[in-house]
Amino acid sequence: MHNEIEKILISEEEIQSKCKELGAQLTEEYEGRFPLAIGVLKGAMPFMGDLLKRVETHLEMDFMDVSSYDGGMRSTGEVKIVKDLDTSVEGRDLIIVEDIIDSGLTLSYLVDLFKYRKAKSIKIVTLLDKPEGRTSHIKADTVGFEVPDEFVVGYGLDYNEKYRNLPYIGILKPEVYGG
Ligand SMILES: O=P(O)(O)OC[C@H]1O[C@H](OP(=O)(O)OP(=O)(O)O)[C@H](O)[C@@H]1O
Ligand SMILES: Nc1nc2[nH]cnc2c(=O)[nH]1
Repeated sequence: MHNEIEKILISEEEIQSKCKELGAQLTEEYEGRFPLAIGVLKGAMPFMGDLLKRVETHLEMDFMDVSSYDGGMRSTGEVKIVKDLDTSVEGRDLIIVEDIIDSGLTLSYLVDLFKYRKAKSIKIVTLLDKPEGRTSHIKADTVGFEVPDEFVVGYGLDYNEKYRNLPYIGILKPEVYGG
């Protein structure tokens, strides 16, 4: 699988050290508040695990499965809820954990939904931000790394459901997706 990767953009070590840094920030900010951390599946799964291990205050976790890319490289423009939360967000301090903000469509949909459901506060933490991809007005409160306007895979991010289990973020060789 690794020989299908053209270039590593962010190494495993860089990701782990960022999780430690961001986990310490969340510990300080949410001490004594019992926030609800919401992982946006499937992509955020590795980041959610590594980040929240580094948070040293009580928190609750839940997951929402939403999809808009259908495994491909372009947003369909439509965000589908595949699995909703089990927990009510009303009156809660939310930490949305994402792997990437690209067009911003997924997060603007989720933020509107959680506001409508009367969350007390909403913080967006994303491992990756691709500002050049943005088509909707959404800004993360905390960003791990900025990435260029290229399709990235690894550490939760897929192409046709593959590569999510890579421990780093990289770019595929063009021949893998017929480019
Ligand atoms: O800012 P956007 O353009 O909306 O893109 C970001 C979203 O795209 C990916 O999810 P995807 O829909 O591919 O589902 P997945 O996480 O299950 O792969 C990623 O995990 C984000 O949730
Ligand atoms: N795998 C992957 N999924 C995405 N969803 C939005 N942007 C991207 C990207 O660059 N890579």
